[in-house]
Amino acid sequence: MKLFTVPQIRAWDAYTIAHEPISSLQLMERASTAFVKWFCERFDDRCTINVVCGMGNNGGDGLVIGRLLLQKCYNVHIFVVKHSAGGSADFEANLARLHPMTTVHWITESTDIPHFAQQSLVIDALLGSGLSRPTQGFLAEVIQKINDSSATIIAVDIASGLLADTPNALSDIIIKPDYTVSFQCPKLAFVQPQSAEYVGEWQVVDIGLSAAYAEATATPYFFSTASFINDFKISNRRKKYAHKGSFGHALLIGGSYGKIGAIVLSSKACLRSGVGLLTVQTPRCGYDILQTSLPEAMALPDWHWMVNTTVPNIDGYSAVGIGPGLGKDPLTLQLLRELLPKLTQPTVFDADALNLLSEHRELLTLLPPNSILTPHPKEFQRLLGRPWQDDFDKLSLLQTFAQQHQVIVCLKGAHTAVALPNGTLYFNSTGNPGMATGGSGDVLTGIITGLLTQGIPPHQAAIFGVYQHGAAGDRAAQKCTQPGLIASDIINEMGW
Ligand SMILES: NC(=O)C1=CN([C@@H]2O[C@H](COP(=O)(O)OP(=O)(O)OC[C@H]3O[C@@H](n4cnc5c(N)ncnc54)[C@H](O)[C@@H]3O)[C@@H](O)[C@H]2O)[C@@H](O)CC1
Ligand SMILES: [K+]
Repeated sequence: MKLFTVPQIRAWDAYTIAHEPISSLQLMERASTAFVKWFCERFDDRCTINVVCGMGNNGGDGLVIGRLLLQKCYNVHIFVVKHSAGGSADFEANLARLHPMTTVHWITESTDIPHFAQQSLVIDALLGSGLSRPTQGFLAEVIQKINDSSATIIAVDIASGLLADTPNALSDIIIKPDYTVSFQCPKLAFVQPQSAEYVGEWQVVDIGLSAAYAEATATPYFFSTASFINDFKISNRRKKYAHKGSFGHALLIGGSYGKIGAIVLSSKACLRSGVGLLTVQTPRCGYDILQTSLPEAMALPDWHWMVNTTVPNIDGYSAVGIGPGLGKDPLTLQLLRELLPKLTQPTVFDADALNLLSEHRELLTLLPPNSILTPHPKEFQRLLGRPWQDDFDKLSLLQTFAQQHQVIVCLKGAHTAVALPNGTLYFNSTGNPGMATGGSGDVLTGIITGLLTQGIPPHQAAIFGVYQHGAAGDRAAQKCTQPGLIASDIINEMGW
């Protein structure tokens, strides 16, 4: 799914109205109907609902939502904050439609702001994607009062006060919703850690905007949903006469004294991703551990007891993964230095392989094109050699880094962002906070290396691997709960 900016969404809206038999008023009705459908599936008519509207089209949505819920016999109170002299045309039209049904409570000064009771629901339709300046005055007071209440808050399209495509100032006063129900496509802010408290649990509802516009309009941002991933047509079917040679031979390099578990986890995940053969190079101290815990893998013990030092002969391997548990010993650095120019197969760099690259930046120029780097934010910051100002700055640095080095970077975290060498960014839709546990990243390295080994092109291996890693984590969390989840559970739930 493509992610669009606010100006693009506005143009999408206008395109749909111009090319399809639908008016903007009908589109508002459709959007609000989709919201109400979502709402009624979760909340029954015993709750008290306060719909708090502004005077733009977001407020117009609020008025329609209020009307539709009244028609369904919900207990609805509608408030309008008078923040401008007149409302948008669709707001005014829907205000007129409401009049016979109920009384609208106008908020024109601070004393009009109601108390939002603990058990009640607040539907936030104050401001949407038309936000053009920070919220101030009694509009900001209303937001503050809603946030201070213990009511359940549901934002229509986007939390009032939240900027969709650019960072907010720290001082901005923004709704902190429990849920956001957004129209047609997620906003960029929804996948940024710094906006988390202004988004809550979010869901996109389809309002039938023109498919032709979405197809024809370019964007560097994508959201990897199940249907998007299915388009890669990565099959789990195996041909009847297939043999282990049909699925490639992976080489994983990692582990050091005290961190052999990391490479074992990677290796297990790599095998479960479907590779034909796997060879694992570890220091000698890892030999027994690996052979015992994973008899399916072949072991290539280093002469060194504690760390990896020997450059393996990489001929014959379909793909390489290096980093989990690797350590940063000077002899390991030497290994990396000698290995890099020899790599002709697709390679994943993770963990200490990335840290070594950060500390010896001249090595970055030796990365083969389309190499896959899987840093967490701290590792990425080390690779950059500088911090970022905010999440949007981080995204642009990520795009630039991938373009500059012609590599694929999977920046791990909630909604892991995969940056391609052409500057496009794919935000992942799967995964959960239970996966914030030691070893999760090692599993990802194993999965992506495994996919590369089977001949999946690097950009697909990265996006698909990240998606499947998260999906396995979601299945694991169902069984073990999020706090109870450990990295091995992700491996146990793998399969696509
Ligand atoms: N695809 C679409 O674009 C659709 C949009 N719809 C709704 O329309 C919304 C966008 O509507 P609008 O463009 O009218 O924008 P808003 O409803 O966000 O409001 C914009 C109005 O508020 C004023 N304003 C902006 N920031 C303010 C602030 N900080 N304090 C006080 N006033 C402020 C503006 O000057 C403008 O008059 C969407 O979020 C969505 O809810 C839906 O009705 C249907 C489809
Ligand atoms: K809103």
